[in-house]
Amino acid sequence: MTSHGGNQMTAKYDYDVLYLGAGHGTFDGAVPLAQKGFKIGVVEADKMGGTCPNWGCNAKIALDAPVLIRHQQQNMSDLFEGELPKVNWKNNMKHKHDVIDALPDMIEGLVQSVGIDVIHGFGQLKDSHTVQVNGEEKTAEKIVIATGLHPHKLMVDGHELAHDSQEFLALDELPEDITIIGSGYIGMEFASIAQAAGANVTVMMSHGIVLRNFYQPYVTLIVDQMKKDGIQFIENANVSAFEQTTSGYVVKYGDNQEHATKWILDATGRTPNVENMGLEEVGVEYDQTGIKVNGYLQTSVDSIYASGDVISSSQPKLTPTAAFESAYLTQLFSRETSKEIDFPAVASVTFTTPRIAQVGVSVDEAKDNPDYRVVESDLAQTNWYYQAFKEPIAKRSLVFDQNNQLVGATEVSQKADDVINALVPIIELKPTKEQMGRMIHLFPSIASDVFSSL
Ligand SMILES: Cc1cc2nc3c(=O)[nH]c(=O)nc-3n(C[C@H](O)[C@H](O)[C@H](O)COP(=O)(O)OP(=O)(O)OC[C@H]3O[C@@H](n4cnc5c(N)ncnc54)[C@H](O)[C@@H]3O)c2cc1C
Ligand SMILES: NC(=O)c1ccc[n+]([C@@H]2O[C@H](COP(=O)([O-])OP(=O)(O)OC[C@H]3O[C@@H](n4cnc5c(N)ncnc54)[C@H](O)[C@@H]3O)[C@@H](O)[C@H]2O)c1
Repeated sequence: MTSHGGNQMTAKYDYDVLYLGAGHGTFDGAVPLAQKGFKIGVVEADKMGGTCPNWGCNAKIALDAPVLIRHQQQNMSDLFEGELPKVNWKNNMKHKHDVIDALPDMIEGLVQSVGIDVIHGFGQLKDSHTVQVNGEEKTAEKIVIATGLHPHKLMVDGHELAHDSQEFLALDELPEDITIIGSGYIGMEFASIAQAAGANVTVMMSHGIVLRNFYQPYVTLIVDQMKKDGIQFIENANVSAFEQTTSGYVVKYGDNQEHATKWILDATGRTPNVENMGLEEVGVEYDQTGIKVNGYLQTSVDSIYASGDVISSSQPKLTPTAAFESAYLTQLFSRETSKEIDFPAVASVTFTTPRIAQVGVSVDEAKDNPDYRVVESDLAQTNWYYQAFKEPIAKRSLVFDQNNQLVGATEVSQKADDVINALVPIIELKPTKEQMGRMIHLFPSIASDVFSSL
């Protein structure tokens, strides 16, 4: 077996490990590795921290925070007086800046505090141990490619008229009418945020499928709620062109149909950052799904590894996955493990209102499989705790194996993210009945509610 570990830096190399990219695929692992005495360099072409803090999770959730509260207030409207307030876009955008603008400097400070060299610039591989950045060559015993993804562009006529998620998250003014192409994570989350701040929102779908990785009967409940809120969905849109008009834009779709709008968001997916990095020249294999790696996250070149979203893999492309991979490489390089990466069940959530979240064996996998038993609850109808918050849509499906061990869970509700988080240790650590009995939770709380259902 190839040896992956060790910090045998010789005068030959500038670094033990040099990372390309400074997102979660890098810093969650690079910081502890530096603390163990490894000499580490990080090359970042844009903002420290990468997508998640600057143009992803943190930025989005700061904008979504008042949206969630507005929906909660909407659900309890008969308990309040006066009109339901809209989210004030300008103030909300300022709130987002207040929350996230300091993060890149904070992350850079953290990384430097453990002795990591940060090199700002675009890195290109020159050979299996060398990266060129800002015209200088930096060498390393091992290189980790953690360059993430960028927004996919729908290559139709007028594609340059459409905007991407990064531009949406930086809009100073909210357009009065937004058309979103794509009904995945970004399309659905941003539709919810824009609608709550008063925009007319239309979501154009390539087929009839929304959030294809989630349990469709629950996704339908979210779509129905979003339609009630005024969001329009156009199925099988087959978008063919974007055109500018005197009053805005037109999206051409279907059989010569046209949809007028003021702003177009292309949310048709994300593509690996693999271009102009010297991958072909050095022999790192990749395709349009990302960089190919083996079970040690090692690429086709022995000294080059990959981490995070840029990897071609079936794991969900999420921050916790990137952080897990990065932490695995730390263990591998410091010889704490010599085993292949072993992923636990990775939880995922879409931050619409209501949210949908899941972990482990899905309801679809379990339904026709005699090894599993699915227990579904309509919490909005039967559960006093959800009724206290007047949640109109709240359903949970728990999947048990033949030993009555919980192996999967899916929930649609405004508390779905917290519920699924509470179940992660049960699925991963499989506590005994006795151990379960010793877990005392706050009451009333979502954790005590969830545990009483197991
Ligand atoms: C709008 C949006 C919302 C999201 N919301 C969530 C969420 O709620 N929860 C969740 O878990 N995940 C979410 N994600 C996904 C999450 O952001 C990613 O999974 C995570 O950021 C991946 O980390 P990474 O380090 O692999 O890549 P990134 O964070 O993308 O970092 C890669 C870095 O590499 C740099 N880079 C690229 N090429 C080079 C080069 N040649 N040289 C030097 N640097 C280079 C880039 O500038 C970038 O900073 C969201 C993503 C988006 C776009
Ligand atoms: N809550 C979260 O964890 C979260 C939130 C946002 C983004 N993310 C991450 O970012 C990634 C990218 O998100 P995304 O929403 O861009 O991708 P996605 O893959 O979730 O969705 C892309 C959508 O575009 C649609 N599409 C593709 N071509 C189309 C066309 N020609 N016309 C109309 N629709 C078309 C697809 O059918 C799909 O619905 C996600 O996979 C996820 O890894 C995660």
